[in-house]
Amino acid sequence: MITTQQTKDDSSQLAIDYVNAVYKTVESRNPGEPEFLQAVKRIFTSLLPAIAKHPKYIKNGILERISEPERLITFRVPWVDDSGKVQVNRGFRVQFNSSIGPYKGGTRFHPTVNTSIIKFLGFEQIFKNALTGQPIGGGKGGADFNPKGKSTNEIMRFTQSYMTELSNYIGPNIDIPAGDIGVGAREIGFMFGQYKRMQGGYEAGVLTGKGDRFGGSLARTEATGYGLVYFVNEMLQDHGFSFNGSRVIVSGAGNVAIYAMEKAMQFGAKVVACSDSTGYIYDEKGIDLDTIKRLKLDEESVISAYAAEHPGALFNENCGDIWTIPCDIALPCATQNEIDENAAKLLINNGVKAIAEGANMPSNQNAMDLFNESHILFGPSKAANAGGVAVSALEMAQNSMRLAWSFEKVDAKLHEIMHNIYRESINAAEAYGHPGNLVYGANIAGFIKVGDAMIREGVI
Ligand SMILES: NC(=O)c1ccc[n+]([C@@H]2O[C@H](COP(=O)([O-])OP(=O)(O)OC[C@H]3O[C@@H](n4cnc5c(N)ncnc54)[C@H](O)[C@@H]3O)[C@@H](O)[C@H]2O)c1
Repeated sequence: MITTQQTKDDSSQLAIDYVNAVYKTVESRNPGEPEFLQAVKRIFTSLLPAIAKHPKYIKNGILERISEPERLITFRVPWVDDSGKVQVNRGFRVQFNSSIGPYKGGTRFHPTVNTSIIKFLGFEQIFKNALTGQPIGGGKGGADFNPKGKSTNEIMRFTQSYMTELSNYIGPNIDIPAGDIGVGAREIGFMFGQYKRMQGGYEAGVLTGKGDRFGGSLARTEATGYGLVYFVNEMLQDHGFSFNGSRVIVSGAGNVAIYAMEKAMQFGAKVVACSDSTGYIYDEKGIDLDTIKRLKLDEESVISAYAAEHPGALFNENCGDIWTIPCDIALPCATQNEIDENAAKLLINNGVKAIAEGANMPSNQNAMDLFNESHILFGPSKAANAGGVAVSALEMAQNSMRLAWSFEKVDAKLHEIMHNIYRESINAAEAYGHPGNLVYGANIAGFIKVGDAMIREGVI
């Protein structure tokens, strides 16, 4: 049941009844999908003020339609490992909503991938993509494949098999996948090669996150992490704070985390801790990013190797304990639900000023409620980590024009997009009665763009 603290006049009661009725259907139609239901509940709750103000969304059945994917594809991915044994994984692609543009969203290779995870990510992506102001719909994909410990040849054979089936459903004007956890430039390169071979033509715009020698955009690698820090900078400036001289903790040590640390350091912050799935490191002198980049990007090593090279640094094998370290700014950049109620309490009691989500849905609902009650500045993933997909849309634009922009040009556009996302979210929060609440603001601002387009396009 979805509840709200807002005053219950007739229109808000109508909105509450509508949202609860639709959520009940979503719940009964999607049993055993906790992450998807968590995301739907969270977004529906924050849309109540918009539904109450604009009954057209009820009349046109927008929530019923927006919470049901346009298409969900699952498929067998057979491949042969280095010992000659046949392996089978399950591939997924959810094409959630194409009302404002072709489906767009990343690809996750991780053993935990299932329908629930893919649908939660795809659902969130609809609103995030709309927030960027770029013409892109929402999608997501992946496979329950574990790239850890696999040889490059195994990764290539798996990825080629995945693309062989996926190629039936994607295209530069249909659905444009990109990377996510476990899928970086190497995997995108293999996917692009296989797609090109099967199509018999060069369609650079079918995937984003490509290498810069074959249609990739400069600054795409850095975009999510840099964009996160640009967004947090807007939040901080609005409240008289700044990165300069602040203590920052970043969870994860992957693509998002590394470039968030880099930009935060450029803005004068001291990053004292980061983590991977094997533990976290704490370096009171400030993390040496060159070491992290070498260990994680070149050597595929584990985070404990940092402590072996930097004697002043401490390693702890419980990655969740990273939130016990006092900080001014916390940037969760690893995975979903990594900040629970206890972690949130620790952060608040230790005096954190701002939290912004580089990962998708890293804070659970209880943690978010606590941040809200304690008036901690909170940047939800949908807005804060939208820089990656925004630059992916810029990559698509460059591919269509057969042009390649400079790093500086793309970075400047990213900066402007993150500024706009912040302003749109904060303005929507104010206009719909939740001033300063970026969760409400981001969800409502994204929803209105998609909902209005769905109404104009008719019942499809
Ligand atoms: N890459 C992008 O452009 C992008 C864009 C938007 C959102 N995201 C989201 O950001 C998150 C990270 O993505 P990425 O691309 O950096 O992936 P990645 O695979 O490059 O890195 C993930 C990192 O998190 C670590 N990790 C995993 N589980 C952990 C845990 N429980 N505790 C601590 N560390 C853990 C891994 O060891 C790794 O260092 C995901 O939620 C992803 O959906 C990524």
